[in-house]
Amino acid sequence: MAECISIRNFNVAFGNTLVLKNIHLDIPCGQITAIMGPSGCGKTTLLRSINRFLELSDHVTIKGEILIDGQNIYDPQVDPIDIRSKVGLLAQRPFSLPMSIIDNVAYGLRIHGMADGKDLHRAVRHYLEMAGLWEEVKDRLREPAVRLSIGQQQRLCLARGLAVEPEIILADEPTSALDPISAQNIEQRLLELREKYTIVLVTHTVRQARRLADYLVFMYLGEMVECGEASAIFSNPQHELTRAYLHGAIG
Ligand SMILES: Nc1ncnc2c1ncn2[C@@H]1O[C@H](COP(=O)(O)OP(=O)(O)OP(=O)(O)O)[C@@H](O)[C@H]1O
Repeated sequence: MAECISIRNFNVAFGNTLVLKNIHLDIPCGQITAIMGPSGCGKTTLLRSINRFLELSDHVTIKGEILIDGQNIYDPQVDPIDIRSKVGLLAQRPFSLPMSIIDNVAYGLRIHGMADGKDLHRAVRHYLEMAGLWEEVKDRLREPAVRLSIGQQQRLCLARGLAVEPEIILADEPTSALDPISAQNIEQRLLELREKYTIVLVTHTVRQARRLADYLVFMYLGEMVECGEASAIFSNPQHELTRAYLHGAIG
């Protein structure tokens, strides 16, 4: 297994409360890794550690290393802005910028120095197609993004994130605010994107993990209990806590 993200002796505390305890984990490249576990076990905290969003929280103490392509992203010389352009985040709820549909996607392209014109328009179309939204918005690109449905806005956020050309996509329960059809649409996009990206998905639903995950991480009370090939864990979990969670006995 070629690991893309290596987490070593990783601890996080909010104030005096330790919420991630000595996490040691390798996340494989070019696959979907699902992080599962009961509410409050630290899934989002772990996810937000991977793009250094976590340090924006108050009273947080972070110890340990996260290596991406062999580089410790917590090295003092590393600029968090660089990490955040390499590691995109798809949040629970879509956050459309208060501008047009086209400008939402062009935003990142312009930051990267692309001038307005045909190339920019072509690139916007490309990322909207990757996010499965182009056909629905191609005739209304200049309309405010907020007029789109929540499901469409989530795909717009995906397109905006892809436009920055990340290597890794973090998805924090990206379908939890969506209707079933929109949720299915996002799941389909993630399955298509894993060809090209490493995807780390936090999910509450075992069924979603079954549909999407190649690799599985099970957490409990801030600890990483079990990780491995999803098919192996689903058919034969090694730890009693994982088994209980998969059977709905804890949750
Ligand atoms: N900014 C914060 N300040 C203080 N405590 C926090 C903060 N963020 C998270 N926590 C605490 O850290 C623990 C882990 O939270 P986290 O959101 O990572 O869990 P989770 O597994 O993602 O939960 P859920 O499935 O409910 O979203 C919880 O006890 C939570 O209350």
